[in-house]
Amino acid sequence: MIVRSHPIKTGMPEAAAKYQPYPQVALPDRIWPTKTIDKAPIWCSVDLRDGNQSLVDPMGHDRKARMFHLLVDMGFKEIEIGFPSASQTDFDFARWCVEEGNVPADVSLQVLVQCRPELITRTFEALDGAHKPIVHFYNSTSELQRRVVFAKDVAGIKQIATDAAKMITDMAAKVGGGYRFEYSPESFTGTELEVALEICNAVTEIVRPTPDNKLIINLPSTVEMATPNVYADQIEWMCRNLDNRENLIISLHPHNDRGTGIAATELGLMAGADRVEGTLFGNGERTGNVDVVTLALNMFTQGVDPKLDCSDIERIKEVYEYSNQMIIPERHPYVGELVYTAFSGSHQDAINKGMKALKQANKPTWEVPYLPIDPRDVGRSYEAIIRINSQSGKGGIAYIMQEDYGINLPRNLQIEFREDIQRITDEEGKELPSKRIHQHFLERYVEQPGARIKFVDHHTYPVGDHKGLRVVAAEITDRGEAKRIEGKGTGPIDGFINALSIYLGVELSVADYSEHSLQHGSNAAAIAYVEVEHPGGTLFGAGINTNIVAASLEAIVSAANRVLETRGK
Ligand SMILES: CC(=O)SCCNC(=O)CCNC(=O)[C@H](O)C(C)(C)COP(=O)(O)OP(=O)(O)OC[C@H]1O[C@@H](n2cnc3c(N)ncnc32)[C@H](O)[C@@H]1OP(=O)(O)O
Ligand SMILES: CC(C)C(=O)C(=O)O
Ligand SMILES: [Mg+2]
Repeated sequence: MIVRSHPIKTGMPEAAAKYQPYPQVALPDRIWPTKTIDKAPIWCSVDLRDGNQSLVDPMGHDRKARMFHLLVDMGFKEIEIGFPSASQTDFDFARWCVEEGNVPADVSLQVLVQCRPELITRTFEALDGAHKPIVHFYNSTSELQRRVVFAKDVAGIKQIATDAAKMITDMAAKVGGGYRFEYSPESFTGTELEVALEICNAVTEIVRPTPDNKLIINLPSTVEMATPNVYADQIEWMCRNLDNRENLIISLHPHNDRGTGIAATELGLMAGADRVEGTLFGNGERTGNVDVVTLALNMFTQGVDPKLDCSDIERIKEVYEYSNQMIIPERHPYVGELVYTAFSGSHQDAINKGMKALKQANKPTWEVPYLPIDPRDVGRSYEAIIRINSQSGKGGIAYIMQEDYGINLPRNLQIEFREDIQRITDEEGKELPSKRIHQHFLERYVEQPGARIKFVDHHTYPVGDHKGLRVVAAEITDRGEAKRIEGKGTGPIDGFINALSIYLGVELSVADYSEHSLQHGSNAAAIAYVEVEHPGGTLFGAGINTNIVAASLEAIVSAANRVLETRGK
């Protein structure tokens, strides 16, 4: 036993004292907890802007273009393509989208800009000729940023927003309209609600949105600072109090600093938001933007069409990894390499039974334990749903033998074979691939390379006038030497086991027998399983042959060899 000389410190009380609790929202009559999400929001991808600005090496043209095509194919109708006034790459990409991007008529390009005149002018140059683009302007409104970044009071910060709103709407009007607008009180979650409301209302008053050209008010959780219910309260409060609500689209833009971006977004939608900005698999500043694929598939699991096509999740993953030059972890919801895989025995058993029940029931609804969605709905196969290691059980092994090789092991053989596999996985301490499990089965039960007895052939003939009784004469080899053995029984199995018992001097009988075909077609092979009782217990053997009787007799020989092994013969 190790005895510590110092007591273990519990917690970190001194450091915790540096932080303040986030204030609750006074909204005792909140109604969002009573709501459910029953339709998809308007989706806006910010991969090419917020996602891009967080990368070690931001995207060049090729990486952006590939991502852009994917986003269009997935069905995004609003795509923030960059911050064109910030870099030549983003400017050129905006021009490429407008001139060569083949942007469908129902897709709006969106660009971000700060509330600074020279940047706004450049932004309009970038969008010249675009169809219904969205100019997204923002300024920080939080108490902290007002104080330490801008050194301005609320009026000063509001002025930044309203000046920009005026300039942007004037410039759009000058070129004959056709623009849409979005305003973000950036760092909204660090802004007092009354201040955010005042600034948003001031912007709305200038933009003068209409039913045909609504203003997007984006309420970002720029930094996620509190539990998701607090964000939902903030959204419901804003939805209730904003002027001209009917001509506004309320948008969420959650980040994931506390790891609850998904929950915050879902509760925000319940609280009345219409739109979500996020990125594929949640790339973005720090711990990321909210992951729109997970959001969409969460809706999907509730029977709601997410209006985003995630049916080829491997392509989405591939483009994500190429364009962002990042790897998706194995446990990432819906897409990770391991998220449809069970290694543990009881999960495998339940999945195995669930899959069988689903096939038999032939119902349109999905219900398989431990698999919240059908992997095929996102283009994944059933191949990896069960993998074998030392945590696995007989159900998982049986599933692999059935699915990968069409071998339907009888229950008692599953128990026997599992012990064998468990020995190997414990010894090796690693996953045992399906191919090796199959190989091991063939070696142990069918091919038996070093075994003493081999079956060669047999024939039967009647025993005088004894009705129903036949003699089975079989050729076998014993340690390579040809032998002819004989026994009596009601059929070939019965007679053959009698012949072997006499020849080996060991009392053998059949405790269980089953068989099934292995492939379809005229020269289909069959597999036979025989559980043989012997003085020390029972043991299984298996045989594979195009002739079912031969397969059965081979199975008996296989079991007999295993009996001999236990007796050291
Ligand atoms: C939460 C978000 O994701 S916001 C988006 C952030 N994304 C990016 O910043 C990526 C692209 N940005 C850039 O390439 C650069 O920051 C640029 C080109 C936009 C600006 O570069 P620079 O002019 O060199 O400015 P820099 O960013 O260092 O400084 C910001 C200045 O703009 C002011 N500012 C910052 N944001 C805003 C805003 N939204 N509106 C008005 N002024 C702003 C700051 O107060 C600061 O003013 P100061 O010079 O008087 O101190
Ligand atoms: C520009 C804004 C919307 C942003 O990215 C954020 O606040 O996180
Ligand atoms: Mg952001």
